[in-house]
Amino acid sequence: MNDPASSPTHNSLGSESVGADASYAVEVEGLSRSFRGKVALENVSLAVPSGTVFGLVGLNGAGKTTLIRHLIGSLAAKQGRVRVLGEDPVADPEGVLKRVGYLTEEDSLPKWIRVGELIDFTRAIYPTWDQAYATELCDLFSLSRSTKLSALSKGGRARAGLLVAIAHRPQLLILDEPSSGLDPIARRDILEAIIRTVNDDGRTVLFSSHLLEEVDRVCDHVALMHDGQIIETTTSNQLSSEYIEIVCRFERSVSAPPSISGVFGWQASGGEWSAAAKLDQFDRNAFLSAHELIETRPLSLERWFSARVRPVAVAAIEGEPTNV
Ligand SMILES: Nc1ncnc2c1ncn2[C@@H]1O[C@H](COP(=O)(O)OP(=O)(O)OP(=O)(O)O)[C@@H](O)[C@H]1O
Repeated sequence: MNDPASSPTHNSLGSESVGADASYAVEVEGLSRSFRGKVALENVSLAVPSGTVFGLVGLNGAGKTTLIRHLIGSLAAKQGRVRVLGEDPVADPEGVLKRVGYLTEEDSLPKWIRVGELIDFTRAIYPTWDQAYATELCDLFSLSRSTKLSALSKGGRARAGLLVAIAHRPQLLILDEPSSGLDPIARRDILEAIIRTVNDDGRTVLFSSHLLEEVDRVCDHVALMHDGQIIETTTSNQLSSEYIEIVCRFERSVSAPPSISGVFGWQASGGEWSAAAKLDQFDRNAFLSAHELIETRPLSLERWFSARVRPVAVAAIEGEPTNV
């Protein structure tokens, strides 16, 4: 776990200025992108500190894959600036990609190829390929060199993709929704072990996922994307030291959630209401004088996420409380 005090990724990272610096594996500044007039990325700035496991979370269509496609050079920055391991991935694709491992959610490997051929083909591309590690991963993933990818399950192909993404021991491993093809056992036992192994070596992992529980377990930094923007970046330390979840009860007659300093993301559950609160802005005494506080508890990543992206359920407040 990184010390947030020494980390450059404080909240509202979007406004942080970045320069080419080896202490960041990824630097993005002012990146915008539209497809046929529809905004996919809007003025995105992001700095991923080297040696971290950095989670990128967001709802479907938030812009995660579009951002990642700029990092691997499959999209050129039309507006803004992108540096990966200090280099421009479009100007120097070879220099960047030989040091990067990438696994996408798409089941895109050629199905006619055998596992051994895939390994040999990929090995030829990467000067840092570690054949002993590749053999170890084959065993770990229960992959046989002679098996055709078409004969593997989707999860099997995802494991093959993971193998060739990491056997050259990349300085930066980018995983875009890697779990979608993996079964729960592979997710928990294999993916998490790989992420930790890569990171223990001092390498950086950028991990995009819908599965907040998974992100919570493996990531020490998290950026939240919403509608093409990075709306907040936090660390697990910051989440536990700077936020709480408050649980309270209101009269049924309230027509809108009260506006309380530092409190956001009201949700109803079983007659009780909960919200996230930023501790340095939360006036606990004022709150206690007006509301029946049931409890405060640590704010989970999932609750932080939903509090940031979900609108307040006013309709639910006016009537019978419901799960929102
Ligand atoms: N090649 C493209 N052409 C047109 N629109 C695109 C293209 N790529 C992305 N978009 C649009 O850009 C927006 C962001 O998409 P993106 O795939 O980056 O989101 P995401 O956060 O990765 O979503 P998901 O989690 O569903 O993969 C969406 O509205 C998407 O429809």
